[in-house]
Amino acid sequence: MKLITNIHQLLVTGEFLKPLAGKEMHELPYIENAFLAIEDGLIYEFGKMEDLHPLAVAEVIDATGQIVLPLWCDSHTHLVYAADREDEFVDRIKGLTYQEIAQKGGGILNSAKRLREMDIDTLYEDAAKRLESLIAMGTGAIEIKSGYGLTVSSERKMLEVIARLKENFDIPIKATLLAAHAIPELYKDRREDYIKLIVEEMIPAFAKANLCDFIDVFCESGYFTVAEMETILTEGKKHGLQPKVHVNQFNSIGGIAKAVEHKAVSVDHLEELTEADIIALQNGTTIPVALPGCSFFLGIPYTLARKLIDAGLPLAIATDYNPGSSPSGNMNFIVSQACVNLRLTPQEAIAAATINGAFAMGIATETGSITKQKKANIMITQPLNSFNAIPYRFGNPQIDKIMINGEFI
Ligand SMILES: N=CN[C@@H](CCC(=O)O)C(=O)O
Ligand SMILES: [Zn+2]
Repeated sequence: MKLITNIHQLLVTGEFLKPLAGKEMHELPYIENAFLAIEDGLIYEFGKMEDLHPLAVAEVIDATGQIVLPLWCDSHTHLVYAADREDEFVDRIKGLTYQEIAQKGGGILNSAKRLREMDIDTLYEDAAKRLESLIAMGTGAIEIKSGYGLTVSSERKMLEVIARLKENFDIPIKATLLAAHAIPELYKDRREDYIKLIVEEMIPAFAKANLCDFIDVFCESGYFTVAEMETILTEGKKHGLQPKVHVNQFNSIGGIAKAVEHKAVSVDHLEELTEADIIALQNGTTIPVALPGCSFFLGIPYTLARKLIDAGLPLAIATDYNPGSSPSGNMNFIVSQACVNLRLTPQEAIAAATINGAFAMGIATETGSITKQKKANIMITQPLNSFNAIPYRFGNPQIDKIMINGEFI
């Protein structure tokens, strides 16, 4: 057994049967001057130092002045991709919009072209390198989408890369089929045939091969309509894939209400939000996910996260790591951004990046909090005055140690 003692603040402690919502997010449970015992890769016990009783301990780690919290749960990424798109970044600096770049063949179609040309081993090696660097920055669970293939074989290739990551990495990884990310060039005048391809070929085959856990659609003007989203989600659910969807990035077109009706696990982006969208969320169990890295990088509005939490809703935050709209997977920066640009308190931001992120990818029974029998996937910060310093000291490396399944890496 490993025992961490004298922990200045131990965050996200207790049992969580549903995501923290509304005021609960700011009331994030934590223990001051705490201990944490770990056995067989799992959290064995925790509590106040004064309640520590004799345990059969093999290794003691003194964490005086340090903060211990669950590793970040990044519930929305596009980690598998073939190439960066920094030319588009420069085009945007010069004044083109994300949508204008997409219309002239850049954007998702550009990534799809590059991915189709890349062999699976290189694609895997690049993704594995990215994932290693994210883990070193405190990410301990991740969702990864397909969506840069847009053909049966290339979507499969992406999902197979994710399956290999699942095999070779010790952290929870969830795969999402996002074949409905953009209409491929070949189908631009017969989009219904592409929807048919997704529904009749991709979903049944990939679900049968156990290559994906969730189904996603980019529901947005110029991409997929609400009706098309519904067709795809309905078929996905028939094959056991729960929806997690891209909605309201640039326009509110009614996707949120329909996703809630389809019992989506999460609706992600929400840079544009109407009162009707908020009411729809209040009437369901779908978790809203904000992606502040995308707002930062594209210069689009930030999700009105304050409004969502003040309406009593839960919120998760994620990186949206991808080469087009958010080329960073650093959750520490996202947590700082959530405070600065979404106006979340540090407690709310930490809740959104840990336990709520775990709920947003359906893995909250195994990770995302300091709970007995959950995975010992934790970080120990450098000495800090309080957890407020975690988002406050933005961009500064402040993790001392990372533990995955009870082992320091
Ligand atoms: N908006 C849709 N998909 C990604 C961006 C994809 C890309 O530009 O490559 C996102 O979540 O932001
Ligand atoms: Zn995305």
